[in-house]
Amino acid sequence: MEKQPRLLASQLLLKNSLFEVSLNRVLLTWKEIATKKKRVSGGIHHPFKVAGPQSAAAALAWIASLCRVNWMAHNLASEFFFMSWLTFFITSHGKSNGGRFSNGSFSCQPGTSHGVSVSEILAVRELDVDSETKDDGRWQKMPQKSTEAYPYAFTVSYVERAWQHRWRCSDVTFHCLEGALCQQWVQTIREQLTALTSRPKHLLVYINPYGGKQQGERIYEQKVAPLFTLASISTHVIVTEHANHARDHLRTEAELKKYDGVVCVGGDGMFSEMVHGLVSRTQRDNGVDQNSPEEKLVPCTLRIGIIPAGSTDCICYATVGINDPVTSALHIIVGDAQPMDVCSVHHNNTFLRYSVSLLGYGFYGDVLADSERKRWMGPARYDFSGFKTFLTHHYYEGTVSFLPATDILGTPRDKTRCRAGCFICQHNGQLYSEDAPEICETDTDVSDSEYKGGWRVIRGKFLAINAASMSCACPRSPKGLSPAAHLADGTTDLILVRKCSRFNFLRHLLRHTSKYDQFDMNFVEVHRVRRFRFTPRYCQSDSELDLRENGKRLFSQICRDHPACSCSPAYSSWNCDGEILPHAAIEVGVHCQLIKLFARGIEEQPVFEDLPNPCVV
Ligand SMILES: Nc1ncnc2c1ncn2[C@@H]1O[C@H](COP(=O)(O)OP(=O)(O)OP(=O)(O)O)[C@@H](O)[C@H]1O
Repeated sequence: MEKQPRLLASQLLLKNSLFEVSLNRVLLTWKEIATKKKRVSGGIHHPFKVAGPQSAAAALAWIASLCRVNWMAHNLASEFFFMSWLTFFITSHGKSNGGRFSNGSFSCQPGTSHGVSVSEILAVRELDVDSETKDDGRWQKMPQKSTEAYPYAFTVSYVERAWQHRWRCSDVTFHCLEGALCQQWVQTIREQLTALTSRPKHLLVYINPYGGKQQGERIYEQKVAPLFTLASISTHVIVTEHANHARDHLRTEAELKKYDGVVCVGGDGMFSEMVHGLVSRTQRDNGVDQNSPEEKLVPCTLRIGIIPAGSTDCICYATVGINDPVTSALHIIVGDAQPMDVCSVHHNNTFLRYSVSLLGYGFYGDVLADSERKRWMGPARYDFSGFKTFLTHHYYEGTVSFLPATDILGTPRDKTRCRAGCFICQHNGQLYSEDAPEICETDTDVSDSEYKGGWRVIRGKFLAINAASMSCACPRSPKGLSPAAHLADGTTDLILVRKCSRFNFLRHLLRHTSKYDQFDMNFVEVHRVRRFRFTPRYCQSDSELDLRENGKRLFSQICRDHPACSCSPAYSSWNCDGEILPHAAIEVGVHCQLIKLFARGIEEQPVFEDLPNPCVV
């Protein structure tokens, strides 16, 4: 790392011990000065949880790894009870994390030297040492000696990494001999924070009071608002009054120029509202017609923050690694930016919906459609509908045509995973922004599998057709539908599960929870694509669509060419991020990095022994 010039360096008192405190543009470090009698008075308790004795950290890491082993063992055991995880296809699309102890990244020899990245300092403020001070969450009186000798103090609030991708706000208070020195420190740190232009200053916040356990307002007021105040972020808060309130407000009324970002407090449904509102508004403001599937959409400039307060919070899992409101608030404050691809779904040149995680036809569409009719059953409906749909074993005939993603890095069978600062997303994102190839038309007269003008066409009988724009991993399926899918590489992984026996389909489903490759089966194929279309073998009439959209069953449906049952349906529905689309024939285009989130992707968690040593940074 390039050596940064020092901005300030002083000997300051911290908890009755003298520290050499140093600041450059990148790091704030403090190192205990070795003296014969180390402590000025009284005992010292360490300001950082993760910087405790190494044995304690190692013990925690060991406990965490045990949890991980237990988790995996549980998953393997659950292979025999496959219904327990089938629900993830309709309820969750997030990523789980490894359950490993996280680094903290700023401690070398525990108890002596520490560092925090300037980009992760949240705030700095002068402290009145005569009054009571707050530290480590407990109120305590300043020790008399330090107050007398070092009567001026300032507190730095910063991000501390905890277990399982959690972030916490920690404070460290330094005491100075002179008031001028104290002010110099506060001013210099503030100047560095002001120079961080990616940090938001004004946010528009939407709270869904009915999401998840209906705790949205409480979560925001108690956990998030105080952090925004600490970081001097001003907010305009709207508590939604009905479904699509946030979407419509964003699309039409919101004065977006006044804000540096929009935040939703809720679950995946609220996030979807934000995406639809913001993307539609951006296209309208730029004169882009959303209805045309070939249209290149204009990326949104405002970032979206998610304060998780829903039932599943899968997008939060996928982009942060945990559904924790404080962690998400801190990612917003430090001004993180995670680009994300968005798929636009069309039917007959009409825009239907945007999708960021899963589009599923056949099995996954049927599970969702059935479970929606059984809402009265509560969460158990997912298990019930999953089991029922599996037994029904419907397949659907049709033609899938897709434009393979060429010249890109990465394949759906890679062992690497999309993580914070993903190189593949950066590389492919640049590739697609530079030269977006024109889409060639394909013929409709196709054989079983062939290429037409760059498009590949596959006709067949499918149990499931899935497009995973992210891995769709979650605690119930740690690998996800497509483990190597990327958040922002401009592609989606198209998974085709052809007609096979129930036993083989079960084997395929169970592989999502085991270490085996779910694509390594002769009836499963996976393609990384930029666009795709599906056309059912028989055209859906408008009246059929009307009936389905109205939620009515089509009893009069004629079984066409279906050997198993004389009344099995010819069409399934699409499961679009947990919402039902009644149209079977759709066209989907991936819009590379169309939106940005206040997140950074899931951070790799180095084992404790591999920690960087901030003393030598
Ligand atoms: N004031 C409101 N009254 C009724 N519904 C609302 C209101 N505000 C938002 N909604 C709708 O509630 C739906 C569900 O909300 P949300 O996604 O926040 O929670 P959830 O469904 O419990 O979580 P998840 O989507 O993660 O499972 C959203 O689709 C949204 O459109």
